[in-house]
Amino acid sequence: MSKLVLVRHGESLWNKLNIFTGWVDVPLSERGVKEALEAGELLKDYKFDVIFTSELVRAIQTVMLIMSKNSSGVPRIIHDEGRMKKWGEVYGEHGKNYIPVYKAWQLNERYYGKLQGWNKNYAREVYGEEQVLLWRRSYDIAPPGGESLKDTAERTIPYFRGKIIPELEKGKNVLVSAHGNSLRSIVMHIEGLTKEQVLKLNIPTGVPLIYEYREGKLERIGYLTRKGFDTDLHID
Ligand SMILES: O=C(O)[C@@H](CO)OP(=O)(O)O
Repeated sequence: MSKLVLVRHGESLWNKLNIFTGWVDVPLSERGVKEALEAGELLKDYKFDVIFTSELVRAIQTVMLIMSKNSSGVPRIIHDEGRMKKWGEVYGEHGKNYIPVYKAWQLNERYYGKLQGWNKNYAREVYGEEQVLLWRRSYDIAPPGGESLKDTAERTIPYFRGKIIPELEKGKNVLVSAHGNSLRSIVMHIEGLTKEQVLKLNIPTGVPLIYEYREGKLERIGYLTRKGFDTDLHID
């Protein structure tokens, strides 16, 4: 039996300022750093064999802060090409003693198009509360020039099935660091949520969501909190 741990990055500087972020590459806020360290503390005895992160710095920071508390091994970013790949090779015994970290644009946040950089309250004033809620949480309504959750799922799910599930099948424990909406699309897929349910699904920042992979199926264990497992997905 292997484990899948999904984590949404800690609060970013733009989460804090209530600004649509999408693919804008902004870092964690101080609170986000604390959230990531706290997630690391809760996961400190988990053994990870492979790590996947989006290419955005807030997800990479989160996973590295988590791993700074973890004793499974040293995380090492695997680069695909060019000098980064060649000159990053490891020789000798430490060539084996690391946890590979794969960065994938497919796990990036939903592309928010023309809304990137807009304050969410300002967007509500201009377009109305209901329209903005549909852009943020509906399944198939895309924000202007951006991706709907369905569009996001068209890149996250093939990656999840093609790269992440095979690791679980090999019996590996997997950590995935990604974003509010890219994770909503993955959780929708795992849990078989309807469009109506996903509208109400909000994944909290920095709280690990744990699954166990058994006989081809992912079984939810729950959110790992300081008080133990919260088995509810909180679709309210
Ligand atoms: O700004 C964003 O990119 C996302 C995630 O933080 O926002 P929302 O929660 O509105 O989808």
